[in-house]
Amino acid sequence: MSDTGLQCVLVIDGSPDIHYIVGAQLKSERVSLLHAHGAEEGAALAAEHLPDLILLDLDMPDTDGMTLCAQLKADRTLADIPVIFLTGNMDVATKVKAFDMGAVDYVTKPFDAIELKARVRAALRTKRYHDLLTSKAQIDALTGLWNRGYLSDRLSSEVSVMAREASPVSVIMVDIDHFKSINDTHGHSFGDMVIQQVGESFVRSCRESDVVCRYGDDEFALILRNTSGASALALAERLCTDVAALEFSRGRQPVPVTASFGVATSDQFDDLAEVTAETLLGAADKALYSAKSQGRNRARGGQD
Ligand SMILES: Nc1nc2c(ncn2[C@@H]2O[C@H](COP(=O)(O)OP(=O)(O)OP(=O)(O)O)[C@@H](O)[C@H]2O)c(=O)[nH]1
Repeated sequence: MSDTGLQCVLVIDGSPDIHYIVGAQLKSERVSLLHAHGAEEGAALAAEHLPDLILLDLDMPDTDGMTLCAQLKADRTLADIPVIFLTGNMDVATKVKAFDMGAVDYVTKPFDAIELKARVRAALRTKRYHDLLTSKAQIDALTGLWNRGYLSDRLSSEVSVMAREASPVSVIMVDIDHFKSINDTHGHSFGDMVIQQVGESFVRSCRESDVVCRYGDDEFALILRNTSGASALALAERLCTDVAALEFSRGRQPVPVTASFGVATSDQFDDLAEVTAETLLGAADKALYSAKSQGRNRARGGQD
């Protein structure tokens, strides 16, 4: 999706005429267009903009379209972008190879404007459903927060950013204190409401760039990009105070709720090569364990 909210189509073709014709034919469609005139530029634009559809020339002078398509499909972040080949006459073997390579469709030059638009619309419609399903599969049904599956993927990519840009990444693990007893005393639906409101309090207190996830049961995990251990610990202490200030009651009886927090940061590792999603989560979990064993309702960092 482009910044304008329109779906984005990347045209990769060696011929300036084709860019002109595709641009003119798709003018009436609600899409934003990006143009690349060779494979290298196309791969770079695809990685930068993550378009919703790629129209790819089969016969480019530098790298041929099949090779570029295989390259895009081998990259996890680009593999789900549908590719339509733009081609002169294709024999059956080439068509089969194109589909095997991951193309969703092909259009034969010279294009018929109505046919090109219909094929682009169909591919974009499928991509929209695909994106919707992907995001739904990554959202926790009770809280509307990101789920554990999303957390692992996102943390792995934040660790790569950390290594590339030398900016710290921190993780906070949270567990609601004595949650079993809250459930047992006041019922499962009261427990559900506590989980929801604790999650909402995190979203209210965090930055847009922070990623708040339900890790499972009564546990949450937060990813804080470009955040030092000291800042992450300060945030965890604030979140801890926020949870304790939430007001829950059964009838007129107040029900106190607190949570414990464990913080880990990439900076605490002597060797950056040791920093992975798993080691960060493991370190945060260890810090959470010390917060629990030191009396709960507190935050502890990896070096405490
Ligand atoms: N209401 C509700 N309860 C859940 C849900 N998922 C798990 N639980 C319950 O959450 C409780 C988790 O308790 P624990 O974290 O193991 O222990 P605790 O009582 O919080 O104790 P400490 O973590 O040591 O403070 C269990 O009783 C689970 O049955 C859920 O979606 N909703």
